[in-house]
Amino acid sequence: MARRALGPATLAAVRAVESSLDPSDGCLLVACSGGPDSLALARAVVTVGARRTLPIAAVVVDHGLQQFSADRATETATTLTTLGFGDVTVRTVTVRSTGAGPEADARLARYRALDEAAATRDATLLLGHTRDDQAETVLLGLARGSGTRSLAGMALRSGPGARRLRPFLALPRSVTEQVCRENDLVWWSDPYNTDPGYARVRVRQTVLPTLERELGPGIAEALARTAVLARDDADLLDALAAEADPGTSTLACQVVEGLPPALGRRLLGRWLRLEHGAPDLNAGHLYAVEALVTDWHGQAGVDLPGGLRVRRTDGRLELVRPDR
Ligand SMILES: Nc1ncnc2c1ncn2[C@@H]1O[C@H](COP(=O)(O)OP(=O)(O)OP(=O)(O)O)[C@@H](O)[C@H]1O
Repeated sequence: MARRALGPATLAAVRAVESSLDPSDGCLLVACSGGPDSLALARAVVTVGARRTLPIAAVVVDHGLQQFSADRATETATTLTTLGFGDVTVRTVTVRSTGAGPEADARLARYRALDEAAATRDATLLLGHTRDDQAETVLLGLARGSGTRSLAGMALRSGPGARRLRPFLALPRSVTEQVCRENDLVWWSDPYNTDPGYARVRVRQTVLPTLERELGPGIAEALARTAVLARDDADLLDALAAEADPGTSTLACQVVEGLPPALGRRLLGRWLRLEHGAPDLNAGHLYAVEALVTDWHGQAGVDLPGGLRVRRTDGRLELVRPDR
């Protein structure tokens, strides 16, 4: 790539990546869809890799769900090579139906491929989520009636081994598009990103602009700040719930009853996750299990995904498999 002075948006993007890195980060692997956010991320990573003499790589996932998706993945890979990435891989995945919906199924397959690519290189996986994505996530959580963990949105670092990194979480989406313009990068617009059939798209196209208009500017920034504050609160409550956890395979209702509701509910969630082993429990499951403690009138039990049931016997909660 020809050397030229970095534009203001590119400088802001480079700074965002640099300030998000830890000394333990080695190879920087960019997950690039060909959209403006991850292309801007790739551009910033080229500069950061050169400045810090860190190896850089990029991975493009082809979900195979849209016509010409393979061509688009190849075009994106070519753009990345032109940008200065020597190591670019296209990973074609098979999206299997889990019953959670096509979007969730695609995400599952994508993250599996991305995490694998990162593990193979012992790399940090960089994702292009922006402040606007974070604001949308917080609003969607709020609308679902979720608690602080959900309002905490996406974490700067997450995933297996905390390998996933989102350096642009505090950067507005408008900056990423400006980065692409400053560097003559042509991005691909995913038709799903404008399909009002998706709640996230309606939040992006209608809800957030309406809030900006009616309540004043800075809503996305405020929601992103809410995420940071909610994360701190949720982390503290989770730590307190871990301290209160007796670590037994059955859980005495008395232990839960003795705690404030915010902690008791968390302890139940923790016990279910650790015993149940899967993160696919929703708030409805949790409230129903909580009622076995706080509103006990001899209920039969609560059915959970995976053929499990929680029942209360002699003042203790236990997990059983009624079909075995
Ligand atoms: N097909 C893909 N291949 C590789 N990485 C992806 C792919 N799809 C998404 N990602 C990664 O996940 C991030 C968030 O994805 P999401 O679908 O929310 O946004 P997007 O519309 O693809 O955004 P972007 O403008 O970054 O491409 C992207 O910025 C990118 O880092």
